[in-house]
Amino acid sequence: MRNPRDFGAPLAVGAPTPLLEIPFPPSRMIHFLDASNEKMVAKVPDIAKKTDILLGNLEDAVPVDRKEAAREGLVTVGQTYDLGETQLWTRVNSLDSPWVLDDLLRLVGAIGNRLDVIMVPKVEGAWDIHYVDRLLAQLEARFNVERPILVHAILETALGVANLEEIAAASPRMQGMSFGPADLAASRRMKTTRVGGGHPGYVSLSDPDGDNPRVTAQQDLWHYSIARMVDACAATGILPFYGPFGDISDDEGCEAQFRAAFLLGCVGAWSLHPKQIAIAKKVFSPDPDEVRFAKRVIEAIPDGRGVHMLDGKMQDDATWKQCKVMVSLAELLAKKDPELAEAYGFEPATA
Ligand SMILES: CC(C)(COP(=O)(O)OP(=O)(O)OC[C@H]1O[C@@H](n2cnc3c(N)ncnc32)[C@H](O)[C@@H]1OP(=O)(O)O)[C@@H](O)C(=O)NCCC(=O)NCCSC(=O)C[C@](C)(O)C(=O)O
Ligand SMILES: [Mg+2]
Repeated sequence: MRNPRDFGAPLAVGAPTPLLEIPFPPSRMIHFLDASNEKMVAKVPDIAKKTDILLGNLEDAVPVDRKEAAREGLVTVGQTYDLGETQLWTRVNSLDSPWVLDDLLRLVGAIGNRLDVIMVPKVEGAWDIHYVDRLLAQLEARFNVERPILVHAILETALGVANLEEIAAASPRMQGMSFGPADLAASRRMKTTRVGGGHPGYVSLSDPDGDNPRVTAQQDLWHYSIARMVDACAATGILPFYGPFGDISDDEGCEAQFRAAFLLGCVGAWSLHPKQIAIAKKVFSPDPDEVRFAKRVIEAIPDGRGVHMLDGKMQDDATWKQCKVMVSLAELLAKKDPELAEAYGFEPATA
């Protein structure tokens, strides 16, 4: 076990000091693109205005013969585009692949001061994070990176889910986690060929009732794993994200999956296609009616103590904290988005 007093010390001489508090800028959607695809890169200036996070994907979905082009395309995006306040992330290849070492060397060397977060796929245990942690510290020192590049783990194997608490606590560099339903389904031998979402076969069935038809209700295949991820992240002060929804044609299904994750505590989800950015924005920005109600509770209980009634509902110290979660998120998003500020009823000065 590492000495907890060393947690705030750099892992290499000359590397920047680790952050002990993880930054939480607007993070409703991580928009994926393959920077070897010229059509996608051409959309970067427009997409950067709409998404909270732009991610250059180097791993799965990028063909083997375009791995280097995707890496170099991301370097060009990082060096030439002004993304404003939009964060720039990458997903590097998996740690057992022939590409990951060059991914890290090239990206930290070329755009280390532009990259906010490196997403590491198929993380299975704390050992994977320790490897990346030390290597990044060495590279940061070599290439004069001024602030630590944070690390985001994707949970997409049964072992990764089994070890998720240790992964979350493995390093001060840990920024958050995402959920990878496709690889995870394969790793667990789940019998679904979908990328996230429900399955018509995973249902509960009402009891026999004479000749009346029995009612079924589809259940959420992913509830257990997402809830565990949310707990591990909240317990260590890092951020949980739902991952991808692969049926690009099913906007309603995407919205329902994102909303289940939002309600459970996730801060955002992935967007694979430009149209999923708007879905994530809608879902991961709290509902204006809920925000207005939460503001009323906070105004009614200025010190956050004791018991009160509002619209027939009991309010106390704990509900006050629930309302603070809602209003704090709304305030954060309203600073970026004047339309949301207006919908939430914040003064323009806050926006
Ligand atoms: C799904 C696809 C093939 C449909 O692509 P399409 O070309 O068929 O779609 P379209 O509707 O015809 O596209 C319209 C326009 O938008 C562009 N476009 C389309 N997508 C994007 C994008 N993301 N960013 C920027 N531009 C995009 C596209 O190039 C086109 O441009 P045009 O009008 O100039 O012709 C395409 O959207 C795509 O490749 N998306 C990214 C896929 C990806 O990154 N997959 C990996 C993440 S999921 C994963 O890895 C799993 C996980 C976690 O590991 C695990 O569960 O295990
Ligand atoms: Mg995967």
